[in-house]
Amino acid sequence: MNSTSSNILRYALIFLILVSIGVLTWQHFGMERKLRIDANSAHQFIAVDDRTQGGKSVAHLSKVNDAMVMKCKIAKSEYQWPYCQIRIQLTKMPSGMDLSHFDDIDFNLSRSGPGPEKVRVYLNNFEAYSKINDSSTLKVNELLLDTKGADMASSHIPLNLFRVASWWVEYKNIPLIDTDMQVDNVPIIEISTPGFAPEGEHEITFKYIEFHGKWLSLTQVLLGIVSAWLTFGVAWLGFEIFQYRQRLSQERSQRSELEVINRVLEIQAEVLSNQAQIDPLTGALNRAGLNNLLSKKWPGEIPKDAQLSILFADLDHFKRINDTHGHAVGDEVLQQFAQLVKSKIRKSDGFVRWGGEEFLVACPEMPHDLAVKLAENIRDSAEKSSWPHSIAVTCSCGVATRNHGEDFNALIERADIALYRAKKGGRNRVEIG
Ligand SMILES: Nc1nc2c(ncn2[C@@H]2O[C@H](COP(=O)(O)OP(=O)(O)OP(=O)(O)O)[C@@H](O)[C@H]2O)c(=O)[nH]1
Repeated sequence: MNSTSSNILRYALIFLILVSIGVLTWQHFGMERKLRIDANSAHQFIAVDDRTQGGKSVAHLSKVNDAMVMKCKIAKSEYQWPYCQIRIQLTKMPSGMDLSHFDDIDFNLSRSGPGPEKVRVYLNNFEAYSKINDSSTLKVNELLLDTKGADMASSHIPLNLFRVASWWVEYKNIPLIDTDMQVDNVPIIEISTPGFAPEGEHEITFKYIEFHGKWLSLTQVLLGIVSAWLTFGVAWLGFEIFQYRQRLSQERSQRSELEVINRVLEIQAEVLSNQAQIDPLTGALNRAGLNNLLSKKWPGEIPKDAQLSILFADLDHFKRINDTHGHAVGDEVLQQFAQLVKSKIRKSDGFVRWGGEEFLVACPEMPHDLAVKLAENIRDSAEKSSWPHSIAVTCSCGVATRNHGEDFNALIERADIALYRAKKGGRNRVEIG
C-alpha cells in the first residue's frame, strides 16, 4: 500500500467512525418524529353512542376552546355494555395511518362522571379481513387509561402497551394467529367511556394525543452503519485488488522491457565479441577467434586422441605486389585470397589471419591426406585464379596433422616449419610437417 492510499484509508476510516458516532448520537438524542392529533386537527370528530346496538345512551360532541367535549348520558337498556365515545376519523378506509413507527404516546384528556376514572382508548386497525363499510371489522387495539392517576401524570405511554381487545376477539371469533397488536394502518381512533360505566351524566374532554417516535429505529441505524462499513470494506478490498493488479502488470511490463534490453545487450555483446575476434579486412578469425573456436570444440584441454590438421597458407612475394601496385591493391588481393580459401574449407574449419599475408586453417577431425589435398587445392586455385590487375598470385602451404597427445603449439610449429620449407623450396608448393 503506498502512502497516498494509506492516507485515503486513514481519512475514510476517521470519516466513517465520526459519521457512525454522529448518527448514533443523533438517533439517541434527536431524530424525533411526532404526530399530534388535537381538537383543531382537520380530522373528523364524531360522537358515538350505543343506540346503534339497541342501547339508550346519548352522546353529544362540541368544541369548547381547544378541546372537544363529549357529553354523554349513559342509560340502562337491553344492551349489556352501554357506552359513549369520541371517534376521530383519521383517514378514509381502507387506508389508515401507520402508527407502528412511533414508540410512545402523550394524552391530554380528562373525564368526569360516575364510575371509575378511566377511559378506553382504541386504535382501530384496518386489516385484510376488515370491511370498508363496517367499522366493527377493524382490529381493536385497546388501552385502559387512568384519567386521574399516574397514567395521565406520566407522559410517554409506550405504544406497545396496547392489546387487542379480548371482547372484540371473542365477538368476531378472530383466530389466535390474528390477535397480535397491529397499528400500521389505523383509520380510526376512539376514546370511550369505561367498560362498566354506570348510569348518569358522563363527560370526556379531549385536547390532544401526541405520538412520539424516531424517524429511524436503533436497529435501522445499526443496520445502516453495518452496511456502510461492509460497503466500505468491500470497496476498499476491490481498490486494493485493482492496485495490486496494476502493480503486477507494471512489474510485468518492466520485466519484459528489461528482458528486451538484456537480449539487445547480449546481442550487442555477441556482435562486439565476434568483431573482436574477426579481422575486418578479410573477415577471417584472428588468433583470439581461433582460441575461442577450439575451446568451443574441445572445452578445456584438447583430448589426446582428438584429430586436428593445421594448414598454413602464405602469399608469395606479397611485398612485391604492394610495392608494384600499391597497398590498396595488396588489400584487394588479400580479400580475394581469403574468399578463395573460405570457399574451399568446411564450415567446421577455422580460417584465421595469422599475420600480414599469412593465413591458417584449423581442420578438426580431418585426416592428414585430406588436409594435404585441401592445401594442394588452395594452392592450385590461387595459381589459376585471375587476380586484380592480372597479377600472378601464388601461395605456399605447410601442412601438419596432430600426433596422439601432441601439444597444439608444437603442431603449429610443425606446420610453420613445413611452410618455411615450402618457401625455401621455391614457393607455390605444399610441404608436410
Ligand atoms: N596491402 C597490405 N599489405 C600488408 C598487410 N599486412 C602486411 N602487409 C605487407 O606484406 C608484406 C610481407 O612481406 P614479407 O614478409 O617480406 O613477405 P613476402 O614479400 O610475401 O615474401 P615471402 O613470404 O617470403 O614470399 C609486407 O610488405 C607488409 O607490409 C596488409 O594488411 N595489407
